[in-house]
Amino acid sequence: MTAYIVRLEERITYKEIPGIVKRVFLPEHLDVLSRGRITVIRILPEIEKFLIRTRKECYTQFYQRSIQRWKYNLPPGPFCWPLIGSYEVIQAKFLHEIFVKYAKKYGPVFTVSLGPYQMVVLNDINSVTEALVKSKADFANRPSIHSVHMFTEESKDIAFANYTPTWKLHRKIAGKALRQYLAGNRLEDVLHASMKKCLPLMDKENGAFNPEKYIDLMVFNILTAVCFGESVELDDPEFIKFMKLSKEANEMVGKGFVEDMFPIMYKIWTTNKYRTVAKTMNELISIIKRKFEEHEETFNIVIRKHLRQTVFDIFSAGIDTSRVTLGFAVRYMAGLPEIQSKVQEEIDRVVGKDRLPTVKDRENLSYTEATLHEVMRLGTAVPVGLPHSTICDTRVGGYDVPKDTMVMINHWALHHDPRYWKEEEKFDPTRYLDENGKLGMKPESWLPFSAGRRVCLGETVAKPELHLIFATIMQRFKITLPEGTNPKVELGGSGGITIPAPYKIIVKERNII
Ligand code: HEM
Repeated sequence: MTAYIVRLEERITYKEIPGIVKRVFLPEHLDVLSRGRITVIRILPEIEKFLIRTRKECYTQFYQRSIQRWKYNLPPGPFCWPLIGSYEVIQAKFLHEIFVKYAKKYGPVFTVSLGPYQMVVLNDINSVTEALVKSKADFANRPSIHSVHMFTEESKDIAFANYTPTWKLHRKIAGKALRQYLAGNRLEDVLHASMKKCLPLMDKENGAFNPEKYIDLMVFNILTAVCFGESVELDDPEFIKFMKLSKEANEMVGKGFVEDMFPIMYKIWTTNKYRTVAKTMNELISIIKRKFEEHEETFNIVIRKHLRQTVFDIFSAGIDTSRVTLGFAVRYMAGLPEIQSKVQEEIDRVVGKDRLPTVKDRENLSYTEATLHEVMRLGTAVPVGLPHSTICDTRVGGYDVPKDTMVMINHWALHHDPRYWKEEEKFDPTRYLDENGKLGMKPESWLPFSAGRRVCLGETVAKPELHLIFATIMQRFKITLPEGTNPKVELGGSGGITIPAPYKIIVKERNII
């Protein structure tokens, strides 16, 4: 089975080969031959092998799935092609949306495939609690995905490594380090220093602007302080480069790589998308590596790669989620003047106008905290969380889930489940308050940080960090939308992280501090 592309022209060079062919094949995989006026681009034998193997893989997967369906009582789900999976899932801009559609048809626990990955998706709090909490560690592994393995230096990180004794120790040490960091006033000091630099710059903006770069800096400075005890300025070239690369990588990673559907491609050829992301990830890791080497003497406890990846985890998992949540917070407040005023009234009453909010104020700023909870619900930053994988044959929602099945948690579905949220699309901070206006029990179906063995490691940092930044911005500025802007918040981004669609705000100083 030899694949040929024939052109009725003179002999051509690699440069002249049509873009579509080059996007898929590297020069070394193409044999350009000339036969008089006919140029033949012959794909080399490795590719032929790949095509044959793909066909075999298709049959194997078809039989394996048939046997699984016969052996186990798997959750129902839509029709999925072998190797390709559900075409609708591949096409979907947001996975959480198509998952909600399937949940309506097949129930809160369903099976769907994306490429070769057959996954079980959990869409309500009962199934999520059963899997993540009641089933102990059954769902605590991570699926083995080749690209993730490469980008995490062979799974030396926390977020994507399997649930092993080494991982448990790694997570314990990192968790302890974060808790120790938070024990003093350091978070507050770093944040206040960073806010004092950012707020006057925001104030100087003329007219409508996008506050993204200021939010990025506030969040970045907290994490550089946690990891390296230092902070940077808005024009720091490394900060600018890191944020640019990180956003590019997020945007491109989207729903993953075709190479992960056909891992043999890694041996034969890789797509442009994969090569570009690999380059971006290498650049990101080298920034961390350089910073890490500068501070190496302070990090001599565990293996180097583990530490480097821990720092990378903190930056990648911590920055995007926090900056996106704060972006949503600012965008929601700009479109909801009444709620903004209530937040400001509370801050003025509890903190006053002569000092910046502190971590201690948080317990007395219930409405402000409830507003952030509502931002995290409606603008769920990580709508389908991180993929889990089963350690053993197990069960959820009355169905079997075989060992090594990928399991996704649809946090978005939990946060919009009409059985738990009255008028689920309405922004209403009072959902979280008791009759005395104090923060009550956490609503059952509110789970932005997930739960169980793989619960977000940074929850203890994220909560006070988001609170301090949000309260400080609200204390200082009245935020509005430029005239004519629709107050409704639209979703942007793709793949794993949702962001508010591009927006601009106008800030007006509230004449305090
Ligand atoms: C608004 C802020 C944040 C949100 C909404 C959030 C959400 C999440 C979610 C949904 C997961 C997946 C949990 C699972 O697998 O079930 C996760 C994992 C994780 N997060 Fe966060 N996160 C936030 C901030 C942070 C911060 C600030 C850090 C670091 C300081 C961080 C570090 C991590 C790590 C290391 C993991 C992997 C945990 C593991 O696999 O055991 N996150 N986060």
